[in-house]
Amino acid sequence: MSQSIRCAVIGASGYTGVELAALIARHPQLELGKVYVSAASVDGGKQLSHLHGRFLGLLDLPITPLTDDELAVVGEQHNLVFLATEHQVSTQLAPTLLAQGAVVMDLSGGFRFVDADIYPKYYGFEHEQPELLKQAVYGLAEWNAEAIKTADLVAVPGCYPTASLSALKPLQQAGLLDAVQYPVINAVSGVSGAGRKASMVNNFCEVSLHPYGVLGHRHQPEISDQLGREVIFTPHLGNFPRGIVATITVKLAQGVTAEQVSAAYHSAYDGSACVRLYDGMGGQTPSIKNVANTCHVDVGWKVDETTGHAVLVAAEDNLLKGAAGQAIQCANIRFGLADFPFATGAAL
Ligand SMILES: NC(=O)C1=CN([C@@H]2O[C@H](COP(=O)(O)OP(=O)(O)OC[C@H]3O[C@@H](n4cnc5c(N)ncnc54)[C@H](OP(=O)(O)O)[C@@H]3O)[C@@H](O)[C@H]2O)C=CC1
Ligand SMILES: CC(=O)N[C@@H](CCC(=O)OP(=O)(O)O)C(=O)O
Repeated sequence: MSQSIRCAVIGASGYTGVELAALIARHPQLELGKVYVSAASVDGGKQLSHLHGRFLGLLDLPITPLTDDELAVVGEQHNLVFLATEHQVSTQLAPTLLAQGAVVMDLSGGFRFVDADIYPKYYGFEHEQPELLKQAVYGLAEWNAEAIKTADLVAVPGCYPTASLSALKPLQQAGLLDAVQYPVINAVSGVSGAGRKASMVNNFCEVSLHPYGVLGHRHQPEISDQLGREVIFTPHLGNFPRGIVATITVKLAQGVTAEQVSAAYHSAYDGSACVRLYDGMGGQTPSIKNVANTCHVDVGWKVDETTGHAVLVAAEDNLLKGAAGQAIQCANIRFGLADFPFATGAAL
């Protein structure tokens, strides 16, 4: 092994945290150091694989409570710290870790906007680190690699924004979208998107198939900000554990052909380890079955040249390409590592 980067995961007992720990444990150039929960967590001291039996034999290590004494040294003991914590918790932890010299990959929305005014409106708290908002780099791996290479703080995108932007950005960047009509995004997520803690949202008897956050979900400004134009975004909760499908209707600019749309996608993604294309969606459409437990985002499209509309579909695993997998992609880019463990396309 030529280089080993020692990693910590804060929030490791959660759904994205444990996926991160597993990806790090199997990565040839990353070393899994300590895994943390909050200081008073009921899970402090337990073995991580006892909480998540899927990883027995791989993650047989104790979970450390993040006490003040631990926090005082995390960023000194690790080169890279992943924050798989709630938004405001991430904003409170990141400054300390950065000051200790660690690179920080934050999976929350705590650093995804430059504009601090977004936070009271969409996240319910005042942001206390406006300087760090300017420093953070948005970690949409296929689109921001140059900036990620030198970033000390990476804001890993939300799950819905990753799916939506992966489908929309090639067309927006190539100038193929109508300038007036908003793209309309309807997306369905599995329940793990809401995290591991019990709540009415993820209660088995309450989960159905329904929209939520209509015209007010925090991912709407995130998608708009990163796309450079307004969108209409409606998330839905589905009664399955993991995965997202986003179906997006767009109006194309005058005279745009199916061939131009196809060329834009191939130009953006050919050779990419994590994006797979379903050109024209002739045989099959992207589906959760095809992406669950992988770091792929599958993108398909079909163009109606008569009406000038296109329907785009993106499918991903919300915990992997939508969170932990993309964080590892960013780590690979930041530290100049190979595409492991994604290049093989195998289930993770
Ligand atoms: N789930 C998903 O699909 C996605 C989630 N995200 C984002 O990633 C982050 C994590 O999400 P998810 O894994 O679903 O969340 P979970 O609720 O499943 O896990 C949260 C983790 O944080 C720990 N934690 C809570 N408070 C603290 C604290 N003060 N210090 C240290 N650890 C703490 C929890 O353990 P304990 O409470 O026992 O301390 C738990 O380990 C969130 O910001 C979420 O918005 C992003 C993209 C997709
Ligand atoms: C099903 C479900 O509840 N999904 C979450 C999104 C998860 C995600 O991407 O998290 P960020 O908060 O990090 O953006 C939601 O709608 O709030």
